[in-house]
Amino acid sequence: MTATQKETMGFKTEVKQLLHLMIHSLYSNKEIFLRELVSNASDACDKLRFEAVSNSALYEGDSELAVHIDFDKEKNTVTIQDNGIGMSRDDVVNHLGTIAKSGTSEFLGKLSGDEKKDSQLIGQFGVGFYASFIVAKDVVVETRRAGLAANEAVRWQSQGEGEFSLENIEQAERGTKITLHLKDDESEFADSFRLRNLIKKYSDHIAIPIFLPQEVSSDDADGENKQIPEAVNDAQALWTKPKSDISDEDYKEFYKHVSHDWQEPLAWSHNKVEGKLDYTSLLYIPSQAPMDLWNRDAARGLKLYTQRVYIMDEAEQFLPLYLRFVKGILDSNDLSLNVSREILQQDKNVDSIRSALTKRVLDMLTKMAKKDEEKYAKFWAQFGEVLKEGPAEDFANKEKIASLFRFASTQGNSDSATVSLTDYISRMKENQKKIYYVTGENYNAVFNSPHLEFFKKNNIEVLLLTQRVDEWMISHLANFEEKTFQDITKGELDLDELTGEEEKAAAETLAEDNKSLVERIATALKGEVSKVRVTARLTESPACLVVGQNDMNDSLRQMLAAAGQEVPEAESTLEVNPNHPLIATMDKEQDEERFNDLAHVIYGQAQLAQGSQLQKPAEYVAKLNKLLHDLMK
Ligand SMILES: Nc1ncnc2c1ncn2[C@@H]1O[C@H](COP(=O)(O)OP(=O)(O)OP(=O)(O)O)[C@@H](O)[C@H]1O
Repeated sequence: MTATQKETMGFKTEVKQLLHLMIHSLYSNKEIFLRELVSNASDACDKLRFEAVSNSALYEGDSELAVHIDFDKEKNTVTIQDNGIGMSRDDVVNHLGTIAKSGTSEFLGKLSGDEKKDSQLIGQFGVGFYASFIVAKDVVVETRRAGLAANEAVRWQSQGEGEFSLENIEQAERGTKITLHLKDDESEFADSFRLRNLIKKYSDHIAIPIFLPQEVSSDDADGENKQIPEAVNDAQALWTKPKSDISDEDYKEFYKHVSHDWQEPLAWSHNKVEGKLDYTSLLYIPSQAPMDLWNRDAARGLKLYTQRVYIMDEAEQFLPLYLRFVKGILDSNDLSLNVSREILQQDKNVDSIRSALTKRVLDMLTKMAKKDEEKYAKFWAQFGEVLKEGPAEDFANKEKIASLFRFASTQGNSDSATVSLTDYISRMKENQKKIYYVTGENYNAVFNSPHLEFFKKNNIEVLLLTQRVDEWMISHLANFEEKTFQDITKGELDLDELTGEEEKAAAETLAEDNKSLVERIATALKGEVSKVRVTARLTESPACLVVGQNDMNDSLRQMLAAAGQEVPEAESTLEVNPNHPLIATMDKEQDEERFNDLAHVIYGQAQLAQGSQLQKPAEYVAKLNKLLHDLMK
């Protein structure tokens, strides 16, 4: 087949699925097709300007970059034309027949079939060019990549139903022209007034002019009714304008353009820095986590400009990994126009900008947390877990990052994470020196942990940590405002700190009085626990397990074991509560075999109560049944 012949190709399966879904679920939002196409046209012009820095021949004598929108009421069409970089035949096949986004199949798997919910998800996913098919029954793309010959242009055409055709055409002008043959009931868009309003509404921030034909009345000039293209937007890069000239709506639309997110951002920060470094940044916090937030290879980073020339997307050097959710642009006057990713990695200015932007984001979040708790709670629910990577990655800012953390605690009555470390410290008891916490699989398991009994009784707040990253985060954080963290399932309770002299003395007496009982239990459980002692922790339960101060706690051990890792032995201590009737009467048991069974059952219960797997479940059941049977005799 020669290259000029028409060829028909099929969309990749996921495109078909997505197109079908999008057309149905985004129908109520159909006007956004124009924003998506103008956004692509503007990106194409940015890319051309960048490539032309090292090869000005690409301009082919035309460096006035612009988007032209036109319409034909009779034919019921709208066209969007740009003189940007254009596409080669391969580009067209690769970009307009597939979706090269990571996470597409996970995304499709998450769809519920409920249109309202799905449209939210699709909005997050960003469907760009394919949005054309919401209003068009037939879409024609004619394009020529800058630098290629006129006869290497391509026409792509599709009705959005699984196939597209492709043929080579002659096209003198470089760039891309998209013709939408509107569906019969979408003719409202082939209208000057409607299009003008849409451009003002969604694309005013675009930095190149967007032209639209304006009707000229018949008595004008040479007496004919003509249409003269007129720029509808003010065509100035948004971030170069004074803040006072930018409305919230402008900021929000610009966010959608740079982030490809369809939802509104939660917050933004726009700053011009002059002096040793000279740059402008506009950073956004999205309102929803992207699907690929946990994919380490997912695209992240800022859109980089130098002196207003677009350089690259996803410049990841300017923010740490734990702030990978931040979107936006950086326009630097210090970096050279032919800067590459490799150069960025070595540039000292980049490090300084990175520190400044990191601080900027942390300040933005701190301000949000102070001023608008509800908004901050939304942020925390979406991105809190990522922010918890901060203390390990960014030691210098660890205190500042930690002040942004929110946890559930015994003070609250729900699993919502609302307690900050500063709140916690403000509520600490007079002599309390440490920040107490417990970790576990979920809120219910930790909130009902027997280890909390002492703390609940004495009204000492304990943070309830249930995210996998918590244990690791605390190990890097180590302290906050000079208070160390203490896992309540580790080591002996520090009664000096937590209770008065009287209670401490009572605990010592209790331990002394039960010395022989403790020794009997220790003998019965020899080889199973390292130590047995009288507890200060429990008020209601008969027993609990405690690990050594420097050992891994049980939830971490379980997590590592589940991941197939080798878990080092921990010192495990069984703490018994002689005030519990079961323990109190146990010592009266003369039958050593029965005492032994009782000790094992109590040990098993302590494992179960903390959410652990029993080490010997069959033995536990047999012993318990034997005791129950004795009881029934
Ligand atoms: N007007 C255009 N000129 C040149 N290339 C274009 C044009 N429109 C689209 N493309 C190419 O097609 C690709 C796919 O476009 P599409 O709008 O589907 O996705 P996107 O812009 O990458 O992201 P999003 O879907 O979030 O908008 C673009 O990345 C670009 O390479």
